[in-house]
Amino acid sequence: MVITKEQVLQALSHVEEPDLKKDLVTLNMIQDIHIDGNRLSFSVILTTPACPLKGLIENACRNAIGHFISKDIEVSVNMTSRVTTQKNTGVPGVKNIIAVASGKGGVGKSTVAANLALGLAKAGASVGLIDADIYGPSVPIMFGLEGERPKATQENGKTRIEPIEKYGIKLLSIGFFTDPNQPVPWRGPMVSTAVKQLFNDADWGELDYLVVDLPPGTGDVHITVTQTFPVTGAVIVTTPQNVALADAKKGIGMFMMNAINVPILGVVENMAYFTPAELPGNKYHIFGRDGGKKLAEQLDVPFLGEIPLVASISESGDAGMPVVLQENNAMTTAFMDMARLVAQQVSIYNARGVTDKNVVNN
Ligand SMILES: Nc1ncnc2c1ncn2[C@@H]1O[C@H](COP(=O)(O)OP(=O)(O)OP(=O)(O)O)[C@@H](O)[C@H]1O
Repeated sequence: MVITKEQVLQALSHVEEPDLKKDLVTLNMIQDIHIDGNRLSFSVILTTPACPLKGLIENACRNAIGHFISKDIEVSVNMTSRVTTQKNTGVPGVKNIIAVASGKGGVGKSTVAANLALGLAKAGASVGLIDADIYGPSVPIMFGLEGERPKATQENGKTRIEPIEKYGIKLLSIGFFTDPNQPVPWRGPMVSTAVKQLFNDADWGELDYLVVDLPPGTGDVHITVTQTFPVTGAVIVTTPQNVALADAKKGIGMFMMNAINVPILGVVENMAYFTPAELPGNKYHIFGRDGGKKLAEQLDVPFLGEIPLVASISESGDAGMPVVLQENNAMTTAFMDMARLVAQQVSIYNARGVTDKNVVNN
């Protein structure tokens, strides 16, 4: 049987990218078609290596070849990716900036930011993490980097900071530059300068995603980051209690303000329920049920998943090795699923082009 490239493209034009709602050929996602007798290989270029629909798209491609050409073809599909970008992030080489924010302190924003960054890297993306939490930088502890100082060099009278590399991602924390025993009385202009330096003076290289852990609430750092760097979108972390939800709503409201206008990629519900290690099947909704999910519904933003309250999440953070780095663990799965949903929302937003709509919905 002789098959042609045209037949292959014709068959694959029946496969729709479920998020982007167009077929793979129109989206220019099919490349490197090779035909050798009844053996066919091609690449599918996804918009993120963390694509949650990877398996589904591959199956749909195989089915389309079988259905529209022949079942006797030996098909080899190379699922690969090129992360998309939509706007100039203001940081050379960085394709997307993802801000992680929360209304209240202590809801697990830094835990989510660290596991999100590592989850995206685990999926194959190149990732950086900025800890801009001036009130309580957590990255040095969560990555076992207390007391570290990033290297800084002078280049043509300008300071260049080398982010620290750990677990496959690049890191900078405001905590690397302050004494943990001496609280810094930050004032507006100082905050602004220090935070901008983390973005501008560092050698980030080529990054698919730069995750930014913001301080809790709404303040100077939020204004500086969103006004200086076109942030791709914000992930809002909340716990299910009403007090936390009310504050999360305020946080979301700030990103939606006209002057700020950062798309909300979605809401993560952390500490959604308690699961004891000895009874992994039991769920105790000690802070209420589905608060984050309902908030997402109310505000018409995507829900990015629930993370249980489990001792191992806290222990691994304190031990300098975030839980997503472990294998075969329910917490790893929860954080990986969340990372994939965040990447998916970034891709959807990027595919939409510039829009003045804040909310990225399916
Ligand atoms: N799902 C979870 N299960 C168990 N412990 C958690 C979970 N999420 C966070 N923690 C723990 O709760 C504490 C607060 O978390 P974290 O520092 O991430 O919160 P935060 O919102 O960033 O706080 P901050 O107000 O300092 O910005 C940490 O000790 C962390 O290990």
